[in-house]
Amino acid sequence: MWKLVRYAAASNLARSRRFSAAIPGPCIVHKRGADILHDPWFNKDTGFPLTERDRLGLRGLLPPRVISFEQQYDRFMNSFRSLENNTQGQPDKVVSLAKWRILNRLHDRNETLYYRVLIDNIKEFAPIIYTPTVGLVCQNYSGLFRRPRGMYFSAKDKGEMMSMIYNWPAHEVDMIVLTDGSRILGLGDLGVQGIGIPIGKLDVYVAAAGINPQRILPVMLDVGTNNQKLLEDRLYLGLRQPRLEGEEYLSIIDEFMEAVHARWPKAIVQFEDFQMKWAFETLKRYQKKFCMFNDDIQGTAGVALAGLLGTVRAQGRPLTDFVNQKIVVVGAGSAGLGVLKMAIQAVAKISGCSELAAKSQFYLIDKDGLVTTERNNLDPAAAPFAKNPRDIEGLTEGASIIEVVKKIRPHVLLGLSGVGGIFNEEVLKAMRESVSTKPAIFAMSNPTMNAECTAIDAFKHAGENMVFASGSPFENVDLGNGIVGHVNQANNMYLFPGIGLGTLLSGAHLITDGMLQAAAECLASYMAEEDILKGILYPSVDSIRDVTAEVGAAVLRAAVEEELAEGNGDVGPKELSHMSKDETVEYVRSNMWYPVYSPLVHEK
Ligand SMILES: NC(=O)C1=CN([C@@H]2O[C@H](COP(=O)(O)OP(=O)(O)OC[C@H]3O[C@@H](n4cnc5c(N)ncnc54)[C@H](O)[C@@H]3O)[C@@H](O)[C@H]2O)C=CC1
Ligand SMILES: CC(=O)C(=O)O
Ligand SMILES: [Mg+2]
Repeated sequence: MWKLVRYAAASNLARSRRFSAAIPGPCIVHKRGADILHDPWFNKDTGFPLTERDRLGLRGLLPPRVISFEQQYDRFMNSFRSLENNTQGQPDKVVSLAKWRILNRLHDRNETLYYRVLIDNIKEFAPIIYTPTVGLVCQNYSGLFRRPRGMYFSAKDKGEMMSMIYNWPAHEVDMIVLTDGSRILGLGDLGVQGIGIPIGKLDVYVAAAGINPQRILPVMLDVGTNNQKLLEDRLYLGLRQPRLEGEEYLSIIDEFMEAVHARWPKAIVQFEDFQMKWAFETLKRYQKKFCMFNDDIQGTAGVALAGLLGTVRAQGRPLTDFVNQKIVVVGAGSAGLGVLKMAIQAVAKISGCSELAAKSQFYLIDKDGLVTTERNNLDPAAAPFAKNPRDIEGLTEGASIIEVVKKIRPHVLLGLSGVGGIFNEEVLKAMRESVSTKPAIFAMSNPTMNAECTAIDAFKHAGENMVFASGSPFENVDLGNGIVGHVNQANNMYLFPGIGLGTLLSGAHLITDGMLQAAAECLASYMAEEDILKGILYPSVDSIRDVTAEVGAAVLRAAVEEELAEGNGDVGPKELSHMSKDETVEYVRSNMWYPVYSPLVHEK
């Protein structure tokens, strides 16, 4: 059923035409009768044509009338709208979870219809299957659990993973998202309940990159939890033990990575929401050995860099002026440090200076304030970004956010701290004194309640002539007189799908800094000047398939340039290297899976 269907044409056609797109090729199914109805990969519910019902032993197992895909789609959307009406006035959490449940039930029943409604309504549904609602789902996962999705490897499975990996029913897997649940969004250690994040990220992969959902695998590596509340919760579904540490921990991840590599040597593993120490350690350990990347460190860095370059253009200045921008990063975790590293590399590249010199415009603040070389027990990961007290006249070790903002008057204040509201009224008002003609505030922490400030507060206190971006979606802000304060969503969802798809199609066995940089540069140049000048730094989530095609092509071309591309399927490295830029984009686009019902053919 999951033949590759060209998306390019479909994406631009009117909805009615999309439903009557070219007849897809047949799909072989090894099941019959009720087993097909209970398999969401093959199930079409009332959409099975009569001939197919005959062929597959379905006659009598369904009501007689055949309902078209389009009618099924409309029926689902009507149910969704009714749910919206019926839950009006109820608390946000109740409404969000109700919306998640109705989508999740469809996901469990009929994947084709689920992904079609997701793709067609991605802007509306992303906040339900991804941030912020996915955070709420993770917090309540043990209670919400009905059916498993993905795979669970636990500390108790040591020595068994090589055989366990063969329990996964699909023969091929292209994309794995892996977490140990230790830092789920800004919500901390959620143990096994963090599985919601790989599931949500992979839904975005299918929707944005058209990765075939039969070839994705969400994975939870349960090594225990240090969340006391969960350990005491009798319904908690994970291991009731403290997290493994040190070599014991690493040996579990090593075993998992070896098992994956043995069964699917070309599968890409995206590390997601690991606490900082393991995020950096595992990246260092595996990036030259396996096809993997860390989304929080590397994906976030690229999205933030694209946004930071956008803020330079929004001021009407040339990109070369990036070297003069004063940027304060609040949060010295995996995300904040990843952003700093990539931004400093960009400054060094643009100015031709050393990375040491490029650091002078960047300031790093963590929970203990401004990070300087005078800090006791300075974290080695943050050390390269620590300020020498000689270079920060008027500021001292541990200076607060407000002290730093008042003194430095930065062009950009960027939060990746996970702490809701720390860009308070005083801090935001201080940004009015920024040296920039168009100051920028990035409140990138997720989910919504963990954002460093809200969009409304940012425009209210920091001024209307400001650029705003947040990690989770906020509504645009009405500034009166027909003026709109634009809200950007600075989220790694603009990059990770393209990084995955581009790597997959290139056939590269590693993901290099060059490939990641190409992804960031592609996103940075995606927006037209007139939008950027209005403070619109990123495209609408509605066009995420288009963005992903461009980013995927950029990643693929970088892999070709680095001579890492080994090709995929019938398209070898030579063909890839002969493709023009536009042809590469078209090639990537044409390999995006798109949900349509394929005729099912039974084979024993
Ligand atoms: N928008 C996006 O695409 C992404 C957003 N994030 C978000 O960024 C946040 C942080 O993620 P990680 O860096 O992985 O977490 P982390 O736990 O590794 O780091 C958090 C950092 O924030 C600092 N911090 C804590 N309290 C603070 C305070 N009161 N003032 C200043 N700094 C404080 C900590 O010292 C630490 O350095 C999370 O909320 C996550 O959801 C992460 C990745 C991507
Ligand atoms: C977006 C994301 O990856 C995070 O908040 O962790
Ligand atoms: Mg993450």
